Amino acid sequence: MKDVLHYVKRLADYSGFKLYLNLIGMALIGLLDGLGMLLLIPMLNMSGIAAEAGTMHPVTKALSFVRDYPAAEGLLIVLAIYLTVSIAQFVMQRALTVQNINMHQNFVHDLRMTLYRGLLAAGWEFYLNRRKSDIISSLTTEMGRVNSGVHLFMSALTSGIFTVIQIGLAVWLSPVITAYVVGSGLALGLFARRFSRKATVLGNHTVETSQRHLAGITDLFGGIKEVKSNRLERSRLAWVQQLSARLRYEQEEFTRIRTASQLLYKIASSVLIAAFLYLSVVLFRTQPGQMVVIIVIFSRLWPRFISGQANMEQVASFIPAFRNLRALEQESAAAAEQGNNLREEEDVTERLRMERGIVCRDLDYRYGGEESAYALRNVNLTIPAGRMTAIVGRSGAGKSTLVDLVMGLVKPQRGQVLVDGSPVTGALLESLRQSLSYVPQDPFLFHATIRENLLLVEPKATEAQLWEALEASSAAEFVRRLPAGLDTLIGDRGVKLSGGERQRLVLGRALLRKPSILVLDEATSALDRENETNIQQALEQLRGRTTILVIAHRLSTIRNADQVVVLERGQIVQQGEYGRLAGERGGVFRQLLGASREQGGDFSGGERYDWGPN
Ligand SMILES: Nc1ncnc2c1ncn2[C@@H]1O[C@H](COP(=O)(O)OP(=O)(O)OP(=O)(O)O)[C@@H](O)[C@H]1O
Repeated sequence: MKDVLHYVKRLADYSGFKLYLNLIGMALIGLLDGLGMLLLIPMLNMSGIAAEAGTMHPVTKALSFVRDYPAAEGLLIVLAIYLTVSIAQFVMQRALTVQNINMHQNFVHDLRMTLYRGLLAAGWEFYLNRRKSDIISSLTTEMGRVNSGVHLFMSALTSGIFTVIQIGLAVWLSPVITAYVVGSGLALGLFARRFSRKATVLGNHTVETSQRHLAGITDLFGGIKEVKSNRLERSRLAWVQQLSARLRYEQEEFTRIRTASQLLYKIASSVLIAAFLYLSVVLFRTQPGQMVVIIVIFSRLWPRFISGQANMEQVASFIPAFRNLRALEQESAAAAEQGNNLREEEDVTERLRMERGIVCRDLDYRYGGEESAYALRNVNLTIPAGRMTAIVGRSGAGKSTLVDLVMGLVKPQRGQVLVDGSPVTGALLESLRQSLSYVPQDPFLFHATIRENLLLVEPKATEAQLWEALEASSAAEFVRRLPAGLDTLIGDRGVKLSGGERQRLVLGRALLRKPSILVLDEATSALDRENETNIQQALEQLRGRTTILVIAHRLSTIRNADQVVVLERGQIVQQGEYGRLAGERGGVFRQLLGASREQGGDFSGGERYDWGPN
């Protein structure tokens, strides 16, 4: 429950005085409503339906001036007061409902923004161990539950205030009968706690099942091509069927719990009303007018009480969602990258003007805890500014990890990354990222036009600049051939383009930013030789201006690199010029060159080096 209270407190913090105004308004409405009902006593009296005998009720006394008028006029006056009180109550109720929604929507907006800001400001490591679909589930389903949970809680609270006032009036009319009804209600409420506990347990299962569902469908449709081509439809369908049955069962179970508690309340309320009537008439000898009012009060309170109880059961079933969302907020806040708080409207980060270069000093990195293997071990490396550094090595050697460390995406457990001698943290990390373009193996393209995809990184780029970048990445020709040119819609993640076209487009986008540091992680793996040569020439043009870091399996792409760094099991085993490394007999690079040549990946050194056994 403390997670629910945390969000309710946040609602109170966001809303400030509005919330208190709302609660006071609710109390006033409760009073007006009660007053309207009390007016029933003189109305019943004056109309002769239930004449008061003996002592006069205070309300009748207060309206005794009406007795000076003829009966019909007197009744009209009482009815006019009744109508005024009722209309005032309805108008206030509407104003409060509107304000309530306004408060709630502000809360939702703020909650959403805080969460998104936190997630976007969190470092890359935060995402390494999380299922993306769990995050999506939190941002959609769980956030929805938290919002309605807070809403339900607030409704229960306002109902509570209303109830207290109404009970106060009932006490005034007949303390004994009220004590009887309230006592029975509390006993029922205590008994109902077991339903709330059951609802919480079920809520836990539901969160888990819906997370599994979302994760499964994300994978299913992400890999739909593999599903279709490998005839996995049937197995996927079986999986959905199993999960759907689980979802169905949980929903039914929740309805079972809910209806059981409702049934109990309804039966109990009928029994209580019957007993109440009997006791009022036979034992307490209540005045008819007062009795009618008490019946009216309780007949209106019971449904409120029952629905309030049902709301609290629903809130209880949402508790796991509250807990998850809060954990996500706390964990993403704890994983915030230094300086990256995304609070400013505009990005004022200055571009980096790197003079000397990047130095990796004594770097160690492991993905897991102490027991896990080192992905990088004792790495010392200088990446000179304005030059091209190539990182090569077998699959799993640690190339991408090294690049992630250089980009400041992950922090080494030991050692430092320095830019021009300063550690990459805080403002320097921000300006490093601001000046860097990264092209991954599996580039990201939006379901939008080519133009929109390009402008994403450089919103102010002119038409000429767009084409210049596309020319440099060898993409201009195919874009020109498309019927809508730059305005062609490229489909989900660029599905309407070939792998090579996608890579060239993303490379163009990276160049459009005119980065001081360009990082290419297998960025040209899908290109044919002609396009690859063109891109190499374009990269040549950047020499002296841009620091280029390339990861490549196809070694032909790094022929022109100023230095080649060879990684093997997380350690640098060779480093130097392409030609020199290729000549080192027994070296890993030479073995890699041999493998690359066999795969037809190298077309540079075939004649220059001796490929004989090492
Ligand atoms: N998110 C991760 N969690 C745990 N281990 C990881 C993670 N990413 C990589 N590793 C491990 O770290 C080591 C280095 O991986 P890395 O991706 O840096 O290699 P790589 O040289 O880039 O490989 P490839 O050429 O296949 O892309 C590997 O043993 C890999 O299994």
